[in-house]
Amino acid sequence: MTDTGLDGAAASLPQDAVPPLPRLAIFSDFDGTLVDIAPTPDTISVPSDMAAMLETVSRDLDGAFAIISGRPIHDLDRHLDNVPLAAAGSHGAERRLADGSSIGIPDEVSAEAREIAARLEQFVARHQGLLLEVKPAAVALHYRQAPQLQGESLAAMRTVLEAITGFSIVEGKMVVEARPRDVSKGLAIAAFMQEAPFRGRTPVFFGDDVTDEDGFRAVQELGGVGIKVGPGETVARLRIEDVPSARNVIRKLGEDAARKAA
Ligand SMILES: O=P(O)(O)OC[C@H]1O[C@H](O[C@H]2O[C@H](CO)[C@@H](O)[C@H](O)[C@H]2O)[C@H](O)[C@@H](O)[C@@H]1O
Repeated sequence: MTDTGLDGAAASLPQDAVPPLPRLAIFSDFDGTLVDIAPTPDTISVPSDMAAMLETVSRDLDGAFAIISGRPIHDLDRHLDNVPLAAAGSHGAERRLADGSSIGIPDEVSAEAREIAARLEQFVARHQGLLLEVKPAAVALHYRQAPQLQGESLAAMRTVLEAITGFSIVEGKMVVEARPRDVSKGLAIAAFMQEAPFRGRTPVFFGDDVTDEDGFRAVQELGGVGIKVGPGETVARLRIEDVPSARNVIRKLGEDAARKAA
């Protein structure tokens, strides 16, 4: 892992100069962070032991681990053997808390998401390669199979959101998304940090995409660290090379926490 400003500085510190680590709360993005990017949302390859690994990390941190994703929680569950990890889905519009209780999505927000999707259907049908992903509180217009349609996809989404003003546009990896104006990954992390067992811990957030920048800012404002996975501009203080390295560091941070608690 490298500091995004001072490459290699941390590696030169003698072991005994490093103060003991604080108790951590770990947050992780999903696509591009825990799993590699794939051609379509459904063709990701999830390692068979990943759900069990994340469950162990959560247990090692006394529950202070959460996934913060653009995907809906039910979709995360589908890919993670239905292990009920704490999670924020649909960019933070829905949350499952560490005690298993849920904060759901208001009916009117879901209705607006469906309306956005309906208004985009004809545009998508006219352009080969586009994929519309309709989520309970967000709509993703994927152009990974037709990158030349980025500009037109953005324009189409902008036109639709002139009529549906409760949503705003966020751009991600080969995708234009509509998400409710009052949600972000940063707000979701800040909400978790006010609750047990996250409260009082130092937050760390792993992410790879533009939508994760809010999350990096949130943890760093709370005295924690953002860790950017892969290349690209970021406000995160640390950078890690790739998805396998991110998974490995998350697993090791869990093991360290368990060792310290023993
Ligand atoms: O916040 P995340 O967990 O990173 O989710 C962001 C979006 O991820 C998914 O789309 C992205 O990953 C797909 C699979 O690798 C890829 O095909 C697509 O091009 C990416 O944009 C997901 O489908 C979206 O719903 C998430 O918002």
